[in-house]
Amino acid sequence: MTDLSRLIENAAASLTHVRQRRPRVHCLMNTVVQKFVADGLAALGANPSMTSSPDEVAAFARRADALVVNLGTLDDGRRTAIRLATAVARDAGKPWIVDPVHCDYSPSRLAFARELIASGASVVRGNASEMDIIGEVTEALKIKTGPVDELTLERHRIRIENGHPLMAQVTGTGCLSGALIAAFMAVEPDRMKAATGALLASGVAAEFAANSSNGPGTFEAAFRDALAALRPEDIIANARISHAEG
Ligand SMILES: Nc1ncnc2c1ncn2[C@@H]1O[C@H](COP(=O)(O)OP(=O)(O)O)[C@@H](O)[C@H]1O
Ligand SMILES: Cc1ncsc1CCOP(=O)(O)O
Ligand SMILES: [Mg+2]
Repeated sequence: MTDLSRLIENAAASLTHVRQRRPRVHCLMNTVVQKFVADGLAALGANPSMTSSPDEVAAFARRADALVVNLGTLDDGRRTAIRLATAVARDAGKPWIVDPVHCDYSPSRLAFARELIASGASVVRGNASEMDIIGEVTEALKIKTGPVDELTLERHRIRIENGHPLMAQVTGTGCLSGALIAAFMAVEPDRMKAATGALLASGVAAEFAANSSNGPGTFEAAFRDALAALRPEDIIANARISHAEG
């Protein structure tokens, strides 16, 4: 079996583990897509929480199996909460992911994203505009999503071709992909395997959803239904991944 086949088999197995274990994913999530991301996590089988209050966030992070740090609607309170939550994750050895939303718009947000990545993030995931400006990423798994998702960890590079253009017409699909990666990291300690599993689940579900959608409005609901209905064998039958050259 090739290592790509093993990655796909592992993705299918991780989907089953997420359904069985219902990992608790604490999301420091932007206010634009909180419900969309919580619903997407729940549809797949994970267990989301969303508070960002500085006086409670450490307790939520301690209780969680993984953490999502999303910079979409950053403010001083959220900066404080993010520092408190990531300190808990670091000290407890919990996996956590940074989504540097719109870091290409704001130098202060870019600096904060870089600070977080350097402070021990397991993964950083963003779109092309965000990942092309983020700078050097040495320890974290670096993921640039888009029509083809590119996953890079040291010299190991994977490309995932699954997904659908309708995903780009629904706000929150990137934020949700980060949250799904966190859920998979809670059941699969290997970051490359976990992220591949999450992005395959999301991409295959999106392809199924697009078949029964008339546009972004119906796609959003169909995507949630597809995440809930997704079977491990669907991932195995439809995964399109390859090694990246160079
Ligand atoms: N044209 C496309 N074809 C297939 N999948 C896509 C396309 N555009 C985005 N995606 C998928 O949608 C999700 C969001 O990606 P992206 O648009 O890069 O992030 P963001 O929403 O943060 O800008 C990812 O899972 C990605 O794989
Ligand atoms: C539009 C917007 N503005 C601040 S956060 C946000 C949502 C971004 O969601 P995604 O990156 O998943 O499209
Ligand atoms: Mg985004």
